Amino acid sequence: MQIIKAKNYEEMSRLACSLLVEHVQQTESPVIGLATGSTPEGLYKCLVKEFREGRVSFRAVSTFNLDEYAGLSMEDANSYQWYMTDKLFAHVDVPARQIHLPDGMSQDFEQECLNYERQIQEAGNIDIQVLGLGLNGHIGFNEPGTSFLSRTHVVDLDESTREANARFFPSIDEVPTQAISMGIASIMESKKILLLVSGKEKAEALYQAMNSPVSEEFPATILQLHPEVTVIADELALSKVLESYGEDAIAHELQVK
Ligand SMILES: N[C@@H]1[C@@H](O)[C@H](O)[C@@H](COP(=O)(O)O)O[C@@H]1O
Repeated sequence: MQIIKAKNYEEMSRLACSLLVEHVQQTESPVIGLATGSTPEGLYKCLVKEFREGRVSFRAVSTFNLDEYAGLSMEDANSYQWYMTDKLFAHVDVPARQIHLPDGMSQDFEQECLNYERQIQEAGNIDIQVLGLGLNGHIGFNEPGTSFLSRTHVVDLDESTREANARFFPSIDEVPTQAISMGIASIMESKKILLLVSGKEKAEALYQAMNSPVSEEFPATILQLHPEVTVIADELALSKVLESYGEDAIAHELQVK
């Protein structure tokens, strides 16, 4: 696990952005896994800027998002489809046919999950999967207790996750109770993982992800077993790791462009 310390949220976003841009520039058919939530918003802003200023094209890129709420259509401003269109897809040149999110309005969730897995495999698997970190250690929407063998599946959202995401909805009652999420095994098949973490409130979760025994009770601990994980986190998110291990735990070689 390579850990890169960013000064703040903006630097975390720029570092993640330059890693992805470099990969897209150097790869014939890049396959990128994308996440939602507050954490990657700065990354998407930066990708849009890079595109507008002519430094990168997404024409050859395929994208797969981690998850989608069950029961929200793409016209719903709280769906992840909407989020992605609003934050990234509408502003860059990625072709619509190369964009993939689970369909939260599917009439047959089981089939939808199988199709999603098949599409990822047909694309040759994900080159770089962007991940955020839930306060309870969830990755995608894989809540504590999710099997490490899980593939794309329907999940019941934890109350704590619904509460954490309620800020995006008019009230907590409107936060869906279920979602479709790539499973832990699906995420672990990505060739590289880019975990982004920002803010003091994530410091404990990041510390646990990196140091607690690998356990389904804290899903992000599985990342300790992935051969190519880069964590880009800001100083606040790294505060507990730094307290325990000092600066030696941190890599410095990545420069912001
Ligand atoms: N399904 C998403 C995750 O993919 C995201 O990583 C996580 C953290 O969100 P945030 O970045 O807003 O803290 O919560 C949500 O529930």
